[in-house]
Amino acid sequence: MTVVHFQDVSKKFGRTKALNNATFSIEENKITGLIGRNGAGKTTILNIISGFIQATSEEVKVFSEKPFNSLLVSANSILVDDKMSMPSLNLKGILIEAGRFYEKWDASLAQRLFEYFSFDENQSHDTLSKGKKSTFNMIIGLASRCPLTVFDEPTTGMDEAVRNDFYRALLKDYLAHPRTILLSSHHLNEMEDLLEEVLLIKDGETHLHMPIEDLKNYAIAFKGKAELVKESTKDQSILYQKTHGPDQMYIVSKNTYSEETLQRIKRSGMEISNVTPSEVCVYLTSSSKGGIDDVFS
Ligand SMILES: Nc1ncnc2c1ncn2[C@@H]1O[C@H](COP(=O)(O)OP(=O)(O)OP(=O)(O)O)[C@@H](O)[C@H]1O
Repeated sequence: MTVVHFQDVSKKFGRTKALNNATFSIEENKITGLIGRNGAGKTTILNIISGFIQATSEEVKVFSEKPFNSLLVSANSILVDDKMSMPSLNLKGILIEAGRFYEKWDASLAQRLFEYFSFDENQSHDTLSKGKKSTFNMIIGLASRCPLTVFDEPTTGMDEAVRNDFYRALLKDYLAHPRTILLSSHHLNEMEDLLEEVLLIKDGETHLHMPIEDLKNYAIAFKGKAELVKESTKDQSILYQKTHGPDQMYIVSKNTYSEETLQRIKRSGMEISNVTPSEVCVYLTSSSKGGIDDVFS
């Protein structure tokens, strides 16, 4: 079943075009990573899906309904972000309220996570540190067990150990209770083992949407004598290239090579290496303005 469907969705904020004909579908019970540079349009997409804002021109369906002001969507989804509005209660009170609101709330899981992360029942939400706030919000997101669970930059401020715990808790709970999870992040490298699909957004458009396993084979890197590297990658779609010394080159190209061709290239003396999904996304969304070094040259 399709849970989220976007067809040519655009969103303008005044003169700023945040989304430009974004088109994609997300199927039920998958974990999808929403990846993109700063300002690409990720938060805008998540806010539209959650029914918090309306697209300027749209064909948006969530659970087959237009999400804006939809009771069905708000009852079946949660958006976890750093702007989550919490009732003015202490943390214990918030957990109790969340238990009343979310039909599938797992109070025992919430309590166990609450204790594991050493929260104080009497503390108020707005006095939590940045990382602790993200951790508490994550507990609400996991324990709510909403059929559509949306996390916008959930690990903001979390230290590395907590981030790892978060990914592990998310995976364990998802495996035990499959649901549709959408997760925006800048840390694709940390989430590779968690995700089933990657949705890459560039300048408000859907740039790529594919299983993470396919993304692992999307590109390939060649390093060696410049003329050989260029010859091996001619007619290919080049994602990135860099010269090394006077006659050495490193080129990342789309991987359309057969195993036989790669073996032949290797025998000619070139180094061939894999390109991680995270690197692919960086190359595909890199700025056309050159690198940061150019600013200082
Ligand atoms: N309320 C708003 N008013 C005006 N412009 C906005 C508003 N919300 C978003 N934008 C603009 O829309 C574009 C997309 O923003 P969005 O927050 O969706 O990007 P993002 O991919 O989530 O970025 P980041 O990774 O930095 O959080 C940006 O140019 C942003 O400045």
